[in-house]
Amino acid sequence: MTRGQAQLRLSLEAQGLACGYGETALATDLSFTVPSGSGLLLRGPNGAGKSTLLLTLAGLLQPLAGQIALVGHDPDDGPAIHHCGHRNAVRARLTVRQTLDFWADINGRNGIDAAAALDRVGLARIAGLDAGYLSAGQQRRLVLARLLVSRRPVWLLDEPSAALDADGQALLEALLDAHLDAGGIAIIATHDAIAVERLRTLTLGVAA
Ligand SMILES: Nc1ncnc2c1ncn2[C@@H]1O[C@H](COP(=O)(O)OP(=O)(O)OP(=O)(O)O)[C@@H](O)[C@H]1O
Repeated sequence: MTRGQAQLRLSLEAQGLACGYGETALATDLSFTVPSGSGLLLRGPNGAGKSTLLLTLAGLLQPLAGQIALVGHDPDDGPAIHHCGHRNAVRARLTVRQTLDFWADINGRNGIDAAAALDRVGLARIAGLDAGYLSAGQQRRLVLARLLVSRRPVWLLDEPSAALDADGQALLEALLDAHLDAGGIAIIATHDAIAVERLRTLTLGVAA
């Protein structure tokens, strides 16, 4: 990016959005505006469409109706969105460090360096371990490190706190706070409490 996130003035906007699969709409008539420095917690029962909405916002699924816009984003600044699904995208035979380098090579290295990111998420000591040996919570921490090595203003996170211990939960909240402070946007599908101010709640209904 050519501009620091502190100067970002973005707005993620959905208008009349419907998302789902084929003929099946899961969430309909969604309209919201999420400006820089704020976010949404997506809530609702299993199957309500939270992950589907994240995939749609990420551009990985076509909306069934409506529009999505990231207002204020200059395409010359590079990709704007990190989408972290509920799976960890960890290859068993790559080490922790190699996994992070793999993601940094794909997504760009405009954030903090990989060693610092592993230190920040508490994985520096096991950087040389095959990622397949990580515990569930450690894998989640490795996903958080991805967010740090490649700076992008919009974080779409699916169950980021799943399997995190209390320290990991506090780490996630601190990273989110810093991201919002820097003008970022976060949209988070979760069943957990996430103690970060500036996150509004959007509750999706039960799937038909
Ligand atoms: N590719 C697909 N084709 C058809 N239906 C799908 C597809 N992927 C997911 N679904 C269905 O869409 C519905 C919503 O799934 P989604 O994962 O978005 O829910 P969710 O709100 O994130 O649930 P959870 O709280 O369990 O994570 C589910 O009933 C699921 O089976």
